[in-house]
Amino acid sequence: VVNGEDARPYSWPWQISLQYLSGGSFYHTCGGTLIAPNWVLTAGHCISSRRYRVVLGEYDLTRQENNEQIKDVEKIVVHPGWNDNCVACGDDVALIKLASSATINDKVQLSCVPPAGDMVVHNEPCYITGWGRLYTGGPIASRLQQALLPVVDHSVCSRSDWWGSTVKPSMVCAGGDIRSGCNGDSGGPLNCKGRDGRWYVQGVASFVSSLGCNAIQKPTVFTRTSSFTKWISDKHRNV
Ligand SMILES: CC(C)C[C@H](NC(=O)C(F)(F)F)C(=O)N[C@@H](C)C(=O)Nc1ccc(C(F)(F)F)cc1
Repeated sequence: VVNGEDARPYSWPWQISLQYLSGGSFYHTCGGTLIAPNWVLTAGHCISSRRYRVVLGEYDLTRQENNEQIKDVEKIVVHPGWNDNCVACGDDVALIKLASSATINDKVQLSCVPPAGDMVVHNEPCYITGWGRLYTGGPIASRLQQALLPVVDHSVCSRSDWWGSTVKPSMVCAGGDIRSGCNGDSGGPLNCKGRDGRWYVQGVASFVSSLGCNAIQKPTVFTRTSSFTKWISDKHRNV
C-alpha cells in the first residue's frame, strides 16, 4: 500500500497473508480475505504451482505475536476464466480451501461477500489493506497497512486517459491519487462498509499500472466481488 498507514492491530480480522514455500522458508506473496471458517478469497494471479500456507491473525509479518493461526491449504480453485497472459480479461479471482477451519475470535473474523450485482458508488469510502510494497519498487510492509481509496465509477475509470478499455464492468477501480495498492497487496480486499454497518469485501486487488503503483489517473483495479458471488457460493457447495 502506497501512502497508507499502519492499521490498528487486528482491525481487519479477515485479512490473511498467503505465503509460498521457497528454500525451506515461507514468504508473503499475496493478501486474501477470510469469507468462511475454511475458505479464503484471493486473486487468480496469486496462484502458481508452488506450495502455499495461509496465515490468519497476522499483523507484523516479522514478529511472532502468538495470535497467528497457520493453515495448510487443502485445495485451490482458480476461476476458469482467469488467463495469466491477459490481466485485462478479468476473472482474476480464486478460492482457497483451508485444510482445517480457522478459530473465529476477536482477531480472526469473516468478511461479508456482497450480494450478486451489488454496486459500490462513485466516491464510496473504501479501504485497501495489505502488506504490499510501501512504494513502487520498495520493500513490502512489516505491519499491515491501510489506505482510504474512494471508489472511481466505471464511467470515469474507463476514460481513455484513465484505464480505457483495460478496465471491465467486472472490475472496481479505487483511488487514483497518491494512495494505491502495490505489489504484494494482490488478492487482498477492498473493504467497504455496508448500510448495515458490516464490512464487505467489494473487491479483490488485481492490478496497478506497470508505470508505477500510484500513477495518477491509474487507480488500483480490483476484481468486482459481486460479479462472482454465484461462483463463490457454488464453490462452497463444491459444485
Ligand atoms: C502481476 C500482475 C498481474 C498483478 C500485479 N498486481 C498488483 O501489484 C496489485 F497488488 F495491485 F494487485 C500488478 O499489477 N503488477 C504490475 C507490475 C502489472 O503487471 N500491471 C499491469 C499488467 C498488465 C496490465 C494490462 F491489463 F493492461 F495488461 C495492466 C497492469
